[in-house]
Amino acid sequence: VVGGEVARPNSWPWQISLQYKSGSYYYHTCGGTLIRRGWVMTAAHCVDSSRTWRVVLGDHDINNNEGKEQYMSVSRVYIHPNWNSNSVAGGYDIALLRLSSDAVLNNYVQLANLPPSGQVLPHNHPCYISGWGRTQTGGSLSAQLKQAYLPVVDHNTCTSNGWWGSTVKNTMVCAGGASESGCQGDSGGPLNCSVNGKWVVHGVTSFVSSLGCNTYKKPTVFTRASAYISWMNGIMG
Ligand SMILES: CC(C)c1ccc(NC(=O)[C@@H]2CCCN2C(=O)[C@H](CCCC[NH3+])NC(=O)C(F)(F)F)cc1
Repeated sequence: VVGGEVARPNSWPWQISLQYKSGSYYYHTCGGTLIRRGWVMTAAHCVDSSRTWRVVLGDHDINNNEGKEQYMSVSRVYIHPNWNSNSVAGGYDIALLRLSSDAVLNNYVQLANLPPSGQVLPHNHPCYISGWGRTQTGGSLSAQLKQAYLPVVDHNTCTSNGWWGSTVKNTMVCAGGASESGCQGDSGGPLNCSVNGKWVVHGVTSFVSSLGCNTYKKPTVFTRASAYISWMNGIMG
């Protein structure tokens, strides 16, 4: 997350850290959202490669064990069948991870609310991105979970000239301005939007400009969760 601030610990209790094993250590690579006790929603591009994954729930500082974490292994990865790893612009950048055991819900670990199928938020609707991604273009990951205010940029604006144009499809959500954005390592994490006084996860962090994370007229682009509700329900049962 470029800009914004360190989140109050566990204030986004559905945020997870997706980590892969290398040697005898695990490394943070992406975010994700706990949507059922045994299921995590993340980005397809996060799980393109076959690795040994683990999901960390209830985390704040990913470099220190603070005693609230739950470490879960992943029993199966479901990547959207239409995902094409050669083109993030094609959309379908969404995947589900089946956890090997159910999460224990508590003050640090809670399920996210998902939007109703098809719901599209209007321009400037208030949302926050959260994640452990780079804090600057080319910078390092954040040890502590960060958040940034990223109001929705409507489809008309986001697809206009000088903005993303036809790279952005209507199965995506754009959010943010020029100073705040997602960045590498935030992929797969939630776009948390306030709807009728409740937090609803409307986006899965997908891409930013290859020119830089917080690039003018290139707001962060999210997979629109409401476009994939029936696919997810079909998988989770
Ligand atoms: C033109 C379109 C196809 C296109 C749009 C944006 C990009 N962006 C990028 O490549 C930048 C630079 C590093 C990773 N990255 C990204 O945007 C990656 C997703 C890459 C998927 C493709 N392998 N996502 C993120 O960094 C983010 F923001 F979600 F945390 C690349 C191509």
